[in-house]
Amino acid sequence: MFDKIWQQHVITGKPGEPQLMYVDLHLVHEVTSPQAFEGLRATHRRVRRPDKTFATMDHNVPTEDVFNVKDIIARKQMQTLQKNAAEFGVSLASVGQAEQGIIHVIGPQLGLTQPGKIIVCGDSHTSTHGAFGAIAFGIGTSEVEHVFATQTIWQQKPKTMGIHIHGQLQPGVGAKDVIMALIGQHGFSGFTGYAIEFYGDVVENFSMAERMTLCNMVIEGGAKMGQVRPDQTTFDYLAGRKYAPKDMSAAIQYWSQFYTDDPTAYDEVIDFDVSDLAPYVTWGTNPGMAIPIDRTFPEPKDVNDQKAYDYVGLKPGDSPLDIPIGFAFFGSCTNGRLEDLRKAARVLKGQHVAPGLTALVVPGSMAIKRAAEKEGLDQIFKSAGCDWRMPGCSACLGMNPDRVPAGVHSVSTSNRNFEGRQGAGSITHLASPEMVAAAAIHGHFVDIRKEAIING
Ligand SMILES: CC(C)[C@H](C(=O)O)[C@@H](O)C(=O)O
Ligand code: SF4
Repeated sequence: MFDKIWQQHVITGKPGEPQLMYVDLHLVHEVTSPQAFEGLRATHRRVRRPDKTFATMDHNVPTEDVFNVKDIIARKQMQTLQKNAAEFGVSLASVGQAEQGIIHVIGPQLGLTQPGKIIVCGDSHTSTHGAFGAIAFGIGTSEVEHVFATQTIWQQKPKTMGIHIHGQLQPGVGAKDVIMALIGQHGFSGFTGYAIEFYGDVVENFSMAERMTLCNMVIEGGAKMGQVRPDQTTFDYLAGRKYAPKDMSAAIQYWSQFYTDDPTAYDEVIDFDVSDLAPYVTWGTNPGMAIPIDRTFPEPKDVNDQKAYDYVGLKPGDSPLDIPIGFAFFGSCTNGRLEDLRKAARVLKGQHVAPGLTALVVPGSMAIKRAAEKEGLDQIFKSAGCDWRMPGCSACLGMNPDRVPAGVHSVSTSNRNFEGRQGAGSITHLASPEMVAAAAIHGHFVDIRKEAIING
């Protein structure tokens, strides 16, 4: 599948060397675009294909009052994108508008993300879009400028890896646990240099939201791209969306060519039986520092592990069940979709978060917010003592007012647990929406498989 899409997009360059690739969709946000637009302006160039470019604001957005941007840099970046989009004729889903949201959430939602496309964005989690059978990867700001000007990008073809996921997931264990386990077992650079294709019955049975969670986090294992073969689930998801093809049967015929004919042709294959998989949580300061909930923290292997222990204030042999939790974050491009909010709400319904614990629920987009409110999820969260917010990256990273206080342990449905990621001195523990919900109730992690709501 990867090679088929790649071949269709090569403009020039020899195999084994960087090749010039055509870009079908360029997604843009306020943080990595200002210098790129500035570069165009300085050299009197235009955006070559505004019709293949789409922008939104997400990282800097204050989720309590989206129009009240107190931080000077944040405000400048948002105003600059507004101005640049108007000047260069790029569609922008701005704050407060119906289509605004996290770029990796709205691309699929608007039907911009489609099988067979090459999709880029100045953001590492662009891998998310590969869930539709696209080649999607993050680029740097100078590359953003190159794509603006030419609608092309130089790229060296990566090696391919097939990850065969099969077996029967236990109730309460899902896509987030699968990808966290893969990264926990192979390390945060274990997949470096590869484009991954996930396949097998587990992946086939996953919803688009679950496939996106899987592909979203491949970058945390070092891979720039992750993919899932497009199938009926993909086509059903896209049908009727704003920018999806009007003639779906022609589109489906075209998209159906994108599959891997020969599973032995991957450069590398990993076999993953998920039948015994337990929910995963991170203890340290990168997503590779992850363990099943029913284990204790490992002995440090190297100085990085020791440094992580020093930062998080935990020690080998401790149990994740004993971490004192003061903050819970539901949201991000990993787990800020409607299905994720439903999973969290199911656990939180009729319950209350632990005394003194702050819980933020941040839908991934305005559309998700509206849909969630229509089903009453906001009421469930509010009754449980959570804050129900406007869409944005929020507490996934400290580029806006939503921050975890220093020294506080946070459970988070996001994708990175780096030092200070959720605010200076914050300590992040990544987990699935259900696990974060249960941890918020108890004030410490629990094994969701043992909770009555999941266990029946
Ligand atoms: C700000 C942006 C460049 C960054 C990324 O590329 O991923 C952010 O989205 C993140 O998640 O750390
Ligand atoms: S939600 Fe988090 S990971 Fe996703 S784009 Fe925003 S900051 Fe990056």
